[in-house]
Amino acid sequence: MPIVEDKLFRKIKKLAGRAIGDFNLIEEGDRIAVAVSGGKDSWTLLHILDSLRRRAPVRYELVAVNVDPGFSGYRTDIMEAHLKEHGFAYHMERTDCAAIIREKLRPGSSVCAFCARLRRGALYSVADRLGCNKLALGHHLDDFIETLLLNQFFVGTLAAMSARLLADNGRHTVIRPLVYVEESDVAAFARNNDLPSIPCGCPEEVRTDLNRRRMKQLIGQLAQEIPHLRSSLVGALGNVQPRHLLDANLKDFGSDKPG
Ligand SMILES: Nc1ncnc2c1ncn2[C@@H]1O[C@H](COP(=O)(O)OP(=O)(O)OP(=O)(O)O)[C@@H](O)[C@H]1O
Repeated sequence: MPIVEDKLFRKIKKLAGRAIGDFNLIEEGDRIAVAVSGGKDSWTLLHILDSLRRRAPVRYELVAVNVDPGFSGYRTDIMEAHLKEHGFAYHMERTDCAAIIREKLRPGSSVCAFCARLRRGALYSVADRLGCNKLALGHHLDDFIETLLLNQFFVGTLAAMSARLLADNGRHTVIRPLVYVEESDVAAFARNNDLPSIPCGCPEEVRTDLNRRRMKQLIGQLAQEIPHLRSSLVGALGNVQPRHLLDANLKDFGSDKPG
């Protein structure tokens, strides 16, 4: 089924285009590995980047990349059928993350966080093999602000995610073009276009990320009273005032007396 190029599609495309411009996410000659999980966010990302590419002033290539962690029941066949149907270049990487998790996970630590770390390593290595200089992830505006609150509530740091970040290995640039797109729009886009929703097959999936769900609920409740809450929170990430914070690395707390 072709993607419906309606008002919502144009809205998401415009917001992704704005993020690409604001944070210099895509440059001439880029070869971008688009990480697709089979969920709504990364499907949306892939379709939007593909549509933007057709009329972009710069030339860039996309390769959809999936990492199969190896949990039974992960329907990568459905994913492949969708990628083929839409004519995407793609690569499916089968890994043994599930076995590593079973063997190495420390009691009490999060399966999702451990899995995400292993997956990220696999994505970098596939990106290298495919000659991709960038890795695009499907995080959207709500992911950014939930992370911002999670870090403040549970970690004690003022941080969220970056829309563009050079990976620790110094070789890949991670980009997040959906930073300005709200989850509700992504969900509606996926619904309208019947994008397949493929769970990763992990038996722990439903039980994890409880705190993130609490942040999502909290933001949802507050947004009923404060309609611009989401855009204000994401706006705050781009409007930092170090003079009004307490970080001695950002501000000199020495004497103000002259001499
Ligand atoms: N198995 C995977 N293979 C490739 N990329 C993945 C995989 N799982 C997650 N990703 C990438 O990491 C991003 C964030 O992953 P997360 O697990 O938080 O998924 P999510 O927010 O539910 O997104 P989605 O709806 O795309 O699954 C995804 O949007 C996708 O780009």
